[in-house]
Amino acid sequence: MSEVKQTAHINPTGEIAETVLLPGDPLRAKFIAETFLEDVEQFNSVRNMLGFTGTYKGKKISVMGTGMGMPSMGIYSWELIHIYGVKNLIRIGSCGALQDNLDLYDIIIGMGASSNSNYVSQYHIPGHYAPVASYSLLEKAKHIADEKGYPVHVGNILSSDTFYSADKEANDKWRKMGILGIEMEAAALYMNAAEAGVNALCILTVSDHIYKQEETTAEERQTSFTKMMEIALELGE
Ligand SMILES: O=P(O)(O)O[C@H]1O[C@H](CO)[C@@H](O)[C@H]1O
Ligand SMILES: O=c1cc[nH]c(=O)[nH]1
Repeated sequence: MSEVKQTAHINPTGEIAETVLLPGDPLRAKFIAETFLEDVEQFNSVRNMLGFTGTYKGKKISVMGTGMGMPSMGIYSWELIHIYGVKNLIRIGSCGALQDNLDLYDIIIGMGASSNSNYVSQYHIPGHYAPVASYSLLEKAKHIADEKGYPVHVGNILSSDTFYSADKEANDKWRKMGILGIEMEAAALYMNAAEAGVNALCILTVSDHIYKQEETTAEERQTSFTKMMEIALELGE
């Protein structure tokens, strides 16, 4: 490869596609590459934040871990967009469900990403910005899910700065506002994408239910959320 720019976090040893799937867990990225992609090349290993490019049904697509939390998502999505020209960024994550009509392994599409984070303050918006998904990606994802017969819940999610919160009433308040589930990165992704004028979407699988006290194992979070992965893979250009 000629003149490939390196950053502090991504040293590409291969091509990065215009559409990138972004699980928080780099081992979930490896699982997707090994399970679903053909002609796979690993393009990143800096900090073990594994990134791969291959083809899915003949279309080029990449998948790369982002780590946990908004600062980490902020770094990787910014570099993918501004340094490597990525146009479609699709987070595929796990989440804790807040609503009674949700169960383990249900799929949620984050139409909006509410947040308790201060990430938005960097933009000096004169008001309260509502981070939202790209409508074109959202519509396409819903259509793909319907065609596959995979039920999805579409709505508002919470991107939280904390996994273990000292505020024991916070979940009740977000639940009352209809928030479907809690994760930790989508709002930063939606904001970075909006500022850059590119497309972003967050698809989640329920890994635990905060009110039903049910949860999946670490291994299940790495390898068993395949319906969400299939929907995201179909979004390749
Ligand atoms: O499964 P991932 O994509 O990492 O997503 C969720 O899981 C992590 C917390 O366990 C956070 O990153 C949260 O957003
Ligand atoms: O961020 C997350 C992810 C999974 N489950 C949670 O409760 N929170």
